[in-house]
Amino acid sequence: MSSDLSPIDRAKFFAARRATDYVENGMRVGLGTGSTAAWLVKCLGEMVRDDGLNIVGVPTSLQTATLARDVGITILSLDEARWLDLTIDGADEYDGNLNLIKGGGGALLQEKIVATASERMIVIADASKQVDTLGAFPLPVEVIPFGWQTTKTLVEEMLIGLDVMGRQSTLRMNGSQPFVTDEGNYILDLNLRRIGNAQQLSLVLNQAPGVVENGLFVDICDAVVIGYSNGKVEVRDINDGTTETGHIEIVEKDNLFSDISE
Ligand SMILES: O=C(CO)[C@H](O)[C@H](O)COP(=O)(O)O
Repeated sequence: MSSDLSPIDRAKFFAARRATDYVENGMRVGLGTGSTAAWLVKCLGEMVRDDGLNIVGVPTSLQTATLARDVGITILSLDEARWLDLTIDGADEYDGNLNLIKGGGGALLQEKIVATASERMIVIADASKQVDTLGAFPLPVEVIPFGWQTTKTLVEEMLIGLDVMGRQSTLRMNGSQPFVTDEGNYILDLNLRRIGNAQQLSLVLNQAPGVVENGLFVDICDAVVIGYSNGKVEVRDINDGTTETGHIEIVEKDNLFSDISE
């Protein structure tokens, strides 16, 4: 591995590398979006190229689709694949029940559809994403552009009486223009600070006309692989309640993605 990587990137890489252990020949695999998921896609690309791994990937964004193609992974749309064996994706926050906040990269809609269509979802993350209670990370809510300011006001009003600490939302920007998702929508980032009941909040938000989806993933994630910069990896499985700790050793070789052994 390149020694230029920051500790956080090393941690993300190790999480991604460990998660490839769950990928088997013949699987249809949902490919997440973001910097941690990008490591996964690169590791899988290497396994396709060097080890003859035979998988199809279903990307959760245009960005991931481009990367997957570049590293030689055969990709299908979700409509072509229909159901997936496994999705591996990053997260902005995960709590002790493996409920998540996602959408920091703006791909929450496709990510949620793909994860829900999967037999199993595994989150890969560094330890900084772990929280006791969700909500410090602003919750992304995807809304259609038509009437977004009305939707914003409505969403803030719908939060009254719910178990959250803040109600302010901001339109996500890309320079001077609104950030536009792959589906052509906008994103409101909700500064809730603390989310007491993620399931209730998710249901309420999705009732607002104009809201397409929110970044809360409740009861979707099965396991989290947590990477540390020193090569330590921890796997927590919510279904069987196990936690497994291991270590990935680095062996110096030329290729950035071929230099890992466990
Ligand atoms: O939900 C996401 C994109 O919509 C990402 O998975 C999330 O933002 C984590 O990103 P990163 O791995 O870069 O920290």
